[in-house]
Amino acid sequence: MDTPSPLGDLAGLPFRKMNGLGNDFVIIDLRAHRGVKVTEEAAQYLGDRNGPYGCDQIITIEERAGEPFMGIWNADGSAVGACGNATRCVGQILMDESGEDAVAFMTPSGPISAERVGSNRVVVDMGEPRLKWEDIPLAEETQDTRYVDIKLGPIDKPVLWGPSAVNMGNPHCIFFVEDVEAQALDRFGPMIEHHPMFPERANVSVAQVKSKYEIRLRVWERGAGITQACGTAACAALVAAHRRRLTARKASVVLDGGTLAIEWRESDNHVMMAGPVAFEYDGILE
Ligand SMILES: N[C@H](CCC[C@H](N)C(=O)O)C(=O)O
Repeated sequence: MDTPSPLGDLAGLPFRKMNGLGNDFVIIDLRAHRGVKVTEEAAQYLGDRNGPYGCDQIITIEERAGEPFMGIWNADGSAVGACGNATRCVGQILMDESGEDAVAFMTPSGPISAERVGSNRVVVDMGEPRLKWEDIPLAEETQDTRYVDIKLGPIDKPVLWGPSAVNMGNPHCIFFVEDVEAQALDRFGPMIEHHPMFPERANVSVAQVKSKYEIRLRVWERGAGITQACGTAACAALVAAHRRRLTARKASVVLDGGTLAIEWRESDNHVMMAGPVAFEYDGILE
């Protein structure tokens, strides 16, 4: 008897492979397949770079309450609330379908709006940052989330102590350092991701402030490891840097895979993220 496919009900469905600055996604349109679910096993199989697919996140386009909804899973199979780079890709798919240059859709952490700002370039309103300790969430009451008191054993010296915490629909811990290249992020990223201070784990960034208008950022993503880019981390780092008066409200965030333009708007407290989207290929899940 054939062993059942880890894809479950997803087997046979078309998918689109896209990326945002190299942060890559398997995107599956489930709007015509109500009731089909992404299981943890299917997400892990699709995220596995030693398997036939491989990606940082698995993304669905669904319809809920008559409007588009974007589902998000990390490569480790965990379902999460936000994914900035994928939001630009989903926005582009929906705008290409409608022929419009703007679109709104829902995500697990709230509504998102996207606008085309040139060919293969999209700006997304990522909403308001959550800055209270209980909204990150942190395990201990912390009056000032600009400086989280994480007690750690020996760790790489260049790390400037007291990381900031910001939630952009997902939890972020940002260490400000003198040299991002000098950090063994592959070693202390997982330590912080799984640190007891973060009951829902955390995405972990090292940020080097190059000027009031530029941040160099590297990211260990919760559930995916080091990625080429992380849109919500870029938003979180800009918010954290401005809160510590290290940058203006608008800056370029330079990730391994390229640059995002981030603005924490004073007028409505929303964080705007502009960047490229890239189509890779279409395929069938089998
Ligand atoms: N790893 C993240 C989800 C993907 C975020 C990232 N790919 C982005 O572009 O924001 C988390 O567990 O919250």
